[in-house]
Amino acid sequence: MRHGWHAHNRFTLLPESKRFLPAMFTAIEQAQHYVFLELYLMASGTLADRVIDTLTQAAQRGVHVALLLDGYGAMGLANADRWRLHQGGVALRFFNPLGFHSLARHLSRDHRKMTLVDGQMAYVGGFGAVDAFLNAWYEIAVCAQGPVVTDWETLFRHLWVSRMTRDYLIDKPAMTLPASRADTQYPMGKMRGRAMDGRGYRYQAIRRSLHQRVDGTATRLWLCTPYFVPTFTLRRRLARAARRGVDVRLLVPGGENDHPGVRYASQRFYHALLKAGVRIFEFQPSFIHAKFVLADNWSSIGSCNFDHWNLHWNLEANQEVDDPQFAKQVRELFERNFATSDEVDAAAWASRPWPQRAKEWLYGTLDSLVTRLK
Ligand SMILES: O=P(O)(O)OC[C@H](O)CO
Repeated sequence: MRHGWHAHNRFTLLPESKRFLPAMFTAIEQAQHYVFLELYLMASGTLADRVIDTLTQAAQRGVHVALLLDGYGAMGLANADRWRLHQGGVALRFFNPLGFHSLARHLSRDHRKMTLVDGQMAYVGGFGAVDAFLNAWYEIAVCAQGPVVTDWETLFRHLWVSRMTRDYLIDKPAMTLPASRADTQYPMGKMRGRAMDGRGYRYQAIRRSLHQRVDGTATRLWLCTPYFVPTFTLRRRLARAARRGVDVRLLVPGGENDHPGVRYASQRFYHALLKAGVRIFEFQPSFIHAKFVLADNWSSIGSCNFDHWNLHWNLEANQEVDDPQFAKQVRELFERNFATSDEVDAAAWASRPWPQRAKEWLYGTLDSLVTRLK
């Protein structure tokens, strides 16, 4: 897809599920024509029940509802719930279900998260339909309105009919999606934005976009990711930016996280980054699962953890915004989160105890092995 910038959008930053979940549910409840929902994670539970009820109610009133789930990420969705969706009139498809394929094919996952309504709005973020997003994990989303919504629809429509997706009823062809109601000329606001995607090592626009921003930023580069296991080139770029005087900060999980091994693997990079002048903040209130970046007036919010794994294997999609007012909101959000984080002190880190170092080595070695999988 061509990643063109569109002017005249409106972007609403929705920090935390208490803001983005009600907004998304209301948008689906008010849908008149179609709802396209694409998720990596969906597992049976309270939130999935709410999603299923809302989608089936929309379908019952004549709205076209298409749900595209990753075949691995949705393994926790019970058969009964899949049946409820199907019976309720929701067209359900899975990206790359597990089967007799090569390892490389299994590793390619649809990690994107988007909710598209009537061609009028696109909700994009790091969310999934699992109960952790109700109140345990810290997550954010952005609501896009305006011409950029067309590109979000294009992303969804392409994958819906991809040869990598299968219908819930295996022998059934994909439901033909209704004609788009998005309008590329529709002026909703004054903000520039583009839908940015990546398809692992096959198509790396999302990686290139971040690299360009890291290299070109003049003031700050603040990056939040739950899994900070970046490539060597990204680490080198971050260090280089810090050395030339850019305010480079990382916001990463503290003790609350869902994969402690990944945290140890990421901590093995702290020493070199701290030495280069990068500031590292470990979030304390809960597990921070959000993925967002700020560089001058540019920000990017979405599915991409900017780790080696995501960039090499997954389908990813982020909303990029180039707007000073929106950047100010993102900056204030970062600042609120830095205030509830512990900053890693370089001197204290240099004298951390050996069991910590041993874990960094162990999980770092495992991470290096995993990243060599092809
Ligand atoms: O892949 P993410 O970033 O959506 O996170 C998923 C969680 O790691 C599941 O444990």
